[in-house]
Amino acid sequence: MESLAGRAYLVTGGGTGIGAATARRLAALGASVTVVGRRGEPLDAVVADVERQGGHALAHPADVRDPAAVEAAADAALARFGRLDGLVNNAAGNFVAPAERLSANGWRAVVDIVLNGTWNCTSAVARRMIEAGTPGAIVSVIATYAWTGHPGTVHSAAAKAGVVAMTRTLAVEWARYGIRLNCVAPGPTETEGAGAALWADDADRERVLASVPLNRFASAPEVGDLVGLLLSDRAGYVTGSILTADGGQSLGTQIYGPPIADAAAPTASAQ
Ligand SMILES: CCCCCCCCC/C=C/C(=O)SCCNC(=O)CCNC(=O)[C@H](O)C(C)(C)COP(=O)(O)OP(=O)(O)OC[C@H]1O[C@@H](n2cnc3c(N)ncnc32)[C@H](O)[C@@H]1OP(=O)(O)O
Ligand SMILES: NC(=O)C1=CN([C@@H]2O[C@H](COP(=O)(O)OP(=O)(O)OC[C@H]3O[C@@H](n4cnc5c(N)ncnc54)[C@H](OP(=O)(O)O)[C@@H]3O)[C@@H](O)[C@H]2O)C=CC1
Repeated sequence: MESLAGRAYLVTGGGTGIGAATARRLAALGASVTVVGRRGEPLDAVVADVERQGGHALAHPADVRDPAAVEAAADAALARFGRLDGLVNNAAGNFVAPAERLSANGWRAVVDIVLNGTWNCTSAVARRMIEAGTPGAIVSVIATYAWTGHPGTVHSAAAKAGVVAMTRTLAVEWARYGIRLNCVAPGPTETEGAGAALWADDADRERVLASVPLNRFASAPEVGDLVGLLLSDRAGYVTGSILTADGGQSLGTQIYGPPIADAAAPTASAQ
């Protein structure tokens, strides 16, 4: 993988799951990372981990829904590392709820974190890169239901679709500054947060697994790898794109042949 040595990135939701794996990956590639989330403890643990490996990281607790807190996080990253080369919009909130029972507050909580939070961070980091005259890259972690839709997740699906529109709009608008914006759309990924929110019992877990042609969950580090790839110069001509890594889930399940659960192939395992 291409080195990110000397670069500095801000990763939201960087204390757990995909965000933590991404922060570790970027640090292993030589980048300095500022991890942002509401709880300080998981952020501190990631920083300690990165520093044990000889990397550089900073924990900055903040709620991405609060524009002033996000501005302060971007300032802290700049003050500590002297530059900002990009951002990973990974923070999210989610739960499964039938749309007719979703309260105004439930809708607002998820849309505020996923869509408004992504805007707050994107705007704060990009304005600083534009001001410094340095190019950079922004990757947002979305989900395939941004374009397929998915019953029970109307708040998250609508918000993630908004992030796709934001990404495509700004990819064109900020190309003149050398800022690339892309999305990664993982399929079901083994994390505590998603497990609790989306497949809390064995039956749901089995149902989700049966919908994935590759017949396994993604791992957080393999999603982090893809984020690293899109941030790197290897992806220097890629902007406004979505990299889907969902084991084929969004293509739909087969009609003919044996059930997916009977057809797990050795090539389908994580590297
Ligand atoms: C499926 C496809 C698979 C297959 C496809 C796989 C692709 C998956 C793609 C995406 C995966 C993810 O995003 S996984 C990320 C999961 N991680 C997380 O969710 C971690 C962060 N979560 C959170 O912070 C919370 O869960 C969240 C509710 C979102 C925000 O917390 P807040 O403290 O801001 O808000 P709260 O005050 O607690 O709640 C706000 C309102 O939401 C309501 N609310 C909260 N949980 C609720 C629930 N389970 N059901 C109904 N309503 C709920 C509350 O009652 C409140 O409304 P009132 O009572 O009316 O006031
Ligand atoms: N796991 C999966 O199957 C899939 C996940 N995704 C996406 O991947 C991303 C990561 O999810 P995953 O790692 O699974 O789940 P996690 O629950 O581990 O990650 C969510 C992170 O966001 C942070 N966060 C939540 N709300 C806020 C907020 N208001 N301000 C700042 N930080 C916040 C949380 O930290 P804290 O609570 O401390 O604030 C947490 O670190 C999300 O965007 C999700 O939608 C997409 C497809 C599939």
